Amino acid sequence: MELSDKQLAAEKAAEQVKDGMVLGIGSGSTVNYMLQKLAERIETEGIQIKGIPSSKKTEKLANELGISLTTFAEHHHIDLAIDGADEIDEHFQLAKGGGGSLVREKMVDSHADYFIVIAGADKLVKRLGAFPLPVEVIPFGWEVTEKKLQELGCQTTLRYQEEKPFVSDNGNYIIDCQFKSIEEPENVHKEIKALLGVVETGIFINMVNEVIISENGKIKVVKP
Ligand SMILES: O=C[C@H](O)[C@H](O)[C@H](O)COP(=O)(O)O
Repeated sequence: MELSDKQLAAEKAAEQVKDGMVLGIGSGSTVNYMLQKLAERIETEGIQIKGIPSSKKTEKLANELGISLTTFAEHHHIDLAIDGADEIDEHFQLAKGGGGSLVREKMVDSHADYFIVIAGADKLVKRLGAFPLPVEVIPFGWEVTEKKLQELGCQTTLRYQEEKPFVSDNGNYIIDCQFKSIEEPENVHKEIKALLGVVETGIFINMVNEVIISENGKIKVVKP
């Protein structure tokens, strides 16, 4: 069976995990492939790692695959983080949170010595913004937070799941913000983050050390 591009990128990243590492584990379908490959390596090569998962879904899959997990309470330091993305722009800035895990992902990815992003080439964009930007907000007064977001020039949608507002692992809501395009991601992030009620945005600025991209079966490793 031919492997998909995201699977190829994910497997390549799994090869970079070294014995004894504390690994930050992102979330999403691409990361799930990385976890499967990592579980294989643990089984066949006997490497030992401890993972800090960035979502309950990742935690569940890691447990099912027998990958040892730890927490920030035990380890204040992450050697390597591997995560997917919804968009990667030409300056290596990211939009994340399509699966609603952006807050924990940002915690995990930003506390790593080295952060690798894995994706198929379909995630590469010139500018962020075609993918509606996820913003995590506290449920209390989300309606007024949404108004403030709209005043920044985007169309907003409260994320739903099974006919109820989607609730993040932190007990919050996600408002997806459709901008025409995001010219200056850092400024947009700062403006949104300054709003009362906002917990975090899905814009990840200046965090990436390496991107592993696969396009039509060909893997490319790019560094900022
Ligand atoms: O909240 C979810 C994350 O930011 C994911 O890493 C992102 O949505 C990419 O997911 P996937 O690998 O499924 O495309």
